[in-house]
Amino acid sequence: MTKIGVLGANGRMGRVLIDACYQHTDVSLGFASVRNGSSFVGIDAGELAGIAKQYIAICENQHKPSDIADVVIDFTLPEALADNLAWCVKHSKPIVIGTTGLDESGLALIDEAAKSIPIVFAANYSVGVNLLLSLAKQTSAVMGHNADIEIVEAHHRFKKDAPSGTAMAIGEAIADELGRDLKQCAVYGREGDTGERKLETIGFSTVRAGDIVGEHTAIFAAIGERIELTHKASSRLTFANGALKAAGWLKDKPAGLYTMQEVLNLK
Ligand SMILES: NC(=O)C1=CN([C@@H]2O[C@H](COP(=O)(O)OP(=O)(O)OC[C@H]3O[C@@H](n4cnc5c(N)ncnc54)[C@H](OP(=O)(O)O)[C@@H]3O)[C@@H](O)[C@H]2O)C=CC1
Ligand SMILES: O=C(O)C1=N[C@H](C(=O)O)C[C@H](O)C1
Repeated sequence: MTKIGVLGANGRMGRVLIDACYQHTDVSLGFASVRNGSSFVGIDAGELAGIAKQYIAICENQHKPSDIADVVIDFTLPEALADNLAWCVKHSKPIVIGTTGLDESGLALIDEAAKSIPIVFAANYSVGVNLLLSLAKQTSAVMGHNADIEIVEAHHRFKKDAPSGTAMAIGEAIADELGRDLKQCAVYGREGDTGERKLETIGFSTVRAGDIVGEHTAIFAAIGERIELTHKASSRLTFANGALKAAGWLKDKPAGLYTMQEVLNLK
């Protein structure tokens, strides 16, 4: 049994993570915390998640217990990362991180923390997207050098970062396979007199609309044929279930930085 501490419990993912904790027999909810001073402090975690009362009161981040959860799960926003990591390092807690939109300094914080605690960090915890990462690499190896590569992603209107972390991860996987530097070859959206497309570029397009949970397509278009690899998430439970799987896997691992592909044995 793995006891889970959910950070950002009132967020879209936080609520679904609480719900998911009660759908599995190998995990249980240890605590669920929210921002200091939040109006959600003290209410029941189950009621916050829209399920039955669970008799676990939502706690303030600064008062979260250090002796209850085996693994902490963080799907919040980049500005919360430093405090969350510092707490996990201080209390030797493994952490599963799903937050996207991190800049170089956020990624450096994760690298540094992984010297003392085990961390899984992935832009997408669904099984399907992690399989898609492998398929994108395989497709790149066979036809990537002769194809125009475009990545299209669509998400709900509330999403704050773009392109999505998953789109960037797909781009990184493809660029890595083709020996390209994504920072050099990425093109983000197009407008005006762009000139003809350069073969070595990898294009990114973003849609933000309604309640789309998360959709990603990697297009490999040559002259005469094209392959499109598409994943569509229809429920946030798919991310939550993956994160809980990662938590169970991580619990007894040594310090280090791990990927969801490793959790799923896809690498
Ligand atoms: N890796 C994956 O598989 C997935 C990743 N994500 C990523 O997870 C993240 C969260 O997504 P989502 O749940 O939709 O977002 P929400 O905006 O619904 O939730 C964000 C949560 O983070 C909290 N938070 C933000 N800033 C702070 C802070 N400085 N201190 C403490 N708490 C803070 C918010 O609290 P408050 O409400 O008080 O501001 C809220 O509870 C995003 O980066 C998203 O891209 C999402 C789905 C899947
Ligand atoms: O913000 C979201 O919702 C999601 N974010 C992740 C990302 O940026 O890739 C994963 C998923 O697609 C949902």
